[in-house]
Amino acid sequence: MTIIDGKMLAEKMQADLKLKVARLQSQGIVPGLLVILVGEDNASQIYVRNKARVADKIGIRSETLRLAENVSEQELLNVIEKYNKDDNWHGILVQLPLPNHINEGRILHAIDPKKDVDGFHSYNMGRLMAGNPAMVPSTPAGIVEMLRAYNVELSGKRAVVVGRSNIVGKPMAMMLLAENATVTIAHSKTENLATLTKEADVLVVAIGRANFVTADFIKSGAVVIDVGMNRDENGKLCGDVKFDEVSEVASLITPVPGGVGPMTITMLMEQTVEACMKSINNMTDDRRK
Ligand SMILES: Nc1nc2c(c(=O)[nH]1)N[C@@H](CN(C=O)c1ccc(C(=O)N[C@@H](CCC(=O)O)C(=O)O)cc1)CN2
Repeated sequence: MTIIDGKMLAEKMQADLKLKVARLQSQGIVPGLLVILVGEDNASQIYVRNKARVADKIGIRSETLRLAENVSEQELLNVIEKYNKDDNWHGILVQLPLPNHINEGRILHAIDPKKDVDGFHSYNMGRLMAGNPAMVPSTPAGIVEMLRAYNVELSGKRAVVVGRSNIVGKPMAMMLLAENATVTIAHSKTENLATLTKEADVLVVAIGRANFVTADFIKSGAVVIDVGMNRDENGKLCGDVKFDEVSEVASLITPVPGGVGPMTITMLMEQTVEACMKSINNMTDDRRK
């Protein structure tokens, strides 16, 4: 069994991105990422701090706009509108989850799809679905990168995604389909889940239940990707997969922490650089017209 080292892969990708950004900087161009955080959620505060740290490391200019928990939906929409119009910011993201009084779909839909570095806007979701992706969600994109880096064959293989969220499960299924895997989406209401997951050559688990997937869910030699981020009964960070026993059966497995998480932030940075480069090309094209 091999442990997929997401941290190491993320660091390598960040080093490559740093060189790309340095080339842009030498032309006077600095990619800009605006992160909007609403409220005081502890985990979200850690994630946005990590995004700012990685952006800084790569040379991306980032700013975190902190809004009060009770900010109105309209105020948040106004902020997004302001930054949509500001050419200094190539990427805009709103950290999730949002407080209950704010309609998440309406907020994500307000972000200019060209600046939607999270890939959550329905335009970008639609492009992914149509097989013509533009901006894509970072977590599944990071998983595809990991599978590539570890030479996991996907074409013709049976992939099962456990979880149907818009930010992981659904886009993950589309990306695996694009790699010619035969994909099944399962979820909390799926009957005989273990029977289904036992058929998977590649199993992606994003169900949000600590240590839920045990060895008897796994086909011998399967590749197991754990997207979970939970606390166990002792408050220790753990995934959705019971690592100790599943690693006895799997051929490749991601740990938590140090697996999918670091790749999520790295792919976000890659999309920010990409958004910046596209905006320059568009400006150049506009001048040519
Ligand atoms: N606007 C967004 N909101 C959320 C996203 C997202 O992609 N965009 N995903 C998650 C949170 N998230 C990024 O925002 C995220 C979660 C976890 C990690 C990570 O690196 N985890 C580490 C462990 C961290 C720890 O010690 O607590 C790991 O797995 O090694 C990165 C990003 C929901 N919201």
